[in-house]
Amino acid sequence: MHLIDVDHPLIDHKLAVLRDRTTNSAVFRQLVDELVTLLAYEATRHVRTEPVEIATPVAVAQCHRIAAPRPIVVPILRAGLGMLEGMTRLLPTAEVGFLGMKRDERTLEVDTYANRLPDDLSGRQCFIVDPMLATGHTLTDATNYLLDRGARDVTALCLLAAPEGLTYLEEAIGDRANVTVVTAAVDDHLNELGYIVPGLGDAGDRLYGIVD
Ligand SMILES: O=P(O)(O)OC[C@H]1O[C@H](OP(=O)(O)OP(=O)(O)O)[C@H](O)[C@@H]1O
Ligand SMILES: O=c1cc[nH]c(=O)[nH]1
Ligand SMILES: [Mg+2]
Repeated sequence: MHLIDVDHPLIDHKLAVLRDRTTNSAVFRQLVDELVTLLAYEATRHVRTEPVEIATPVAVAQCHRIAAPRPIVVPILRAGLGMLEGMTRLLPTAEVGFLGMKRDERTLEVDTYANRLPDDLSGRQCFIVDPMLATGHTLTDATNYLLDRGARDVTALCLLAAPEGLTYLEEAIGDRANVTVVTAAVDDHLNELGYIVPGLGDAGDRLYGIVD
């Protein structure tokens, strides 16, 4: 597993406002959207391209464009939806698949309640978007889901990651695939409830309001 902890003063600033408990949902959503754009710039650095000749008004230019098969972006519902638009703005030709996953807040195990993904992901570059990597159970299950469908190149974009979750993911995936985590920050630890410390609280609740 490869970890990219993106270091940029704009990310630091936006993350500071995002973490603030007094930041309301509207501002929170806006900041998530802006942060994913900054992370996506790093996360797509190795997106596959192919050469193409483009006729400019002056001459023919040797250019590159994103190669087929097109990448796929997979938001993990619910909170990952807050990162989808920022990601597809940078990768407008990407396909979008969906995974609905909810962790049981008592056992911290994951329930997958929805999936809408192509059956065959071989040869596809996959970009999972989910703001929080806490115990790592959700991201590990999501990654396994894609690997089971033939994907071998998976990049996860997270706003915050916990060291415990990164270790769990690395041990669970091993060398079965090329998995990269791109994050805005690696926080200190998980508390006894499985929340990232200092974190930002429950990302889904802060984006969309509290749903039981
Ligand atoms: O690393 P883990 O310990 O598995 O936790 C991380 C997961 O928790 C949050 O989702 P949640 O289960 O709260 O669902 P939600 O997006 O509907 O709020 C978050 O968006 C991740 O998907
Ligand atoms: O801190 C955490 C951990 C899991 N999910 C969240 O939304 N926040
Ligand atoms: Mg939640």
